[in-house]
Amino acid sequence: MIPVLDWTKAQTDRAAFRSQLGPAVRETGFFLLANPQVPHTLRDEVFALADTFFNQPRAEKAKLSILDTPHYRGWAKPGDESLDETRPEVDSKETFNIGYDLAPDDPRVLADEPFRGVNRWPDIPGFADTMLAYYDACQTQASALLSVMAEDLGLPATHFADLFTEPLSAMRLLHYPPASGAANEIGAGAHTDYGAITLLMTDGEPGLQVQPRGGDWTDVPHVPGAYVVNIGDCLMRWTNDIYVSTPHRVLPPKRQRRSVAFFCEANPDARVAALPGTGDAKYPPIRAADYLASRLAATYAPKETT
Ligand SMILES: O=C(O)CCC(=O)C(=O)O
Ligand SMILES: [Fe+2]
Repeated sequence: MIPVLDWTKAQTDRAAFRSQLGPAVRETGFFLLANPQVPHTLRDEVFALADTFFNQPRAEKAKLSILDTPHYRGWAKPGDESLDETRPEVDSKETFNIGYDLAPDDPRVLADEPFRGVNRWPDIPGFADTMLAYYDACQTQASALLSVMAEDLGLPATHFADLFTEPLSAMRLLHYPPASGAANEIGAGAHTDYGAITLLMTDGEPGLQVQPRGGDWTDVPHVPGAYVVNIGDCLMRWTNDIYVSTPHRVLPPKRQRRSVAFFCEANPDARVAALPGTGDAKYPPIRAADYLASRLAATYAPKETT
């Protein structure tokens, strides 16, 4: 149902890897990527530091509340963010968001450009360095996947290379408390991702489900060490709907659940317009930053109920 692709094959037999990737991104929009190039040790360190962060007292985490800045960085407590805009329930998860890292005196930060803020860090030794190393490693992995996708679309492998150099990409640590048993509880509401591609690692606790077009909600299997990779709405639009972004959600888990998502996004000024060879454009061109802004505004809009 959800295909498993082996990244080592992309090195040894790129054409074979590409021929598996093509149907996966067109039909399911989700696949598992076994043997990714992001080192295991780094992934383990990210999970360990995420635990250290989330285990802190609430008051400590609240010092870094995502609601205090316009740049979507920091801690979102349960209820701050709801991924399903159509339902009254809020998500039970808490998250910590990290963006493209810039110095406080960077001209883009001083000019207050959208999404160009400084990262906010907890007082935990090694936290910032490890998270930024992971961010870079995921961006490199995602860009390598995008180059295979470009070929799959009949474009040069380098087609996207210059468009993901100072990206809007964000990484997010997620922590889901065990199910409380409350009616209509949801870990993360049904949604599609906003960006180009998402790389997700989880701790193996079940809960993630996808809803392929015309199909029922289906559990995403856990393959230890593999990433769950999915297409986001921006790449779907860019490919003129040839690639599909697929709704997914997280049910309240039995035990606490942890995951780390890396949302690969283009540079703010990247022009998202139907790629050559994809037919008559279904959507007008848009800057990647404008597209993202329109999607995020709805996610953080307060809901009436709690
Ligand atoms: O935690 C997960 O497994 C998925 C999270 C997710 O879909 C998201 O944050 O967009
Ligand atoms: Fe998602």
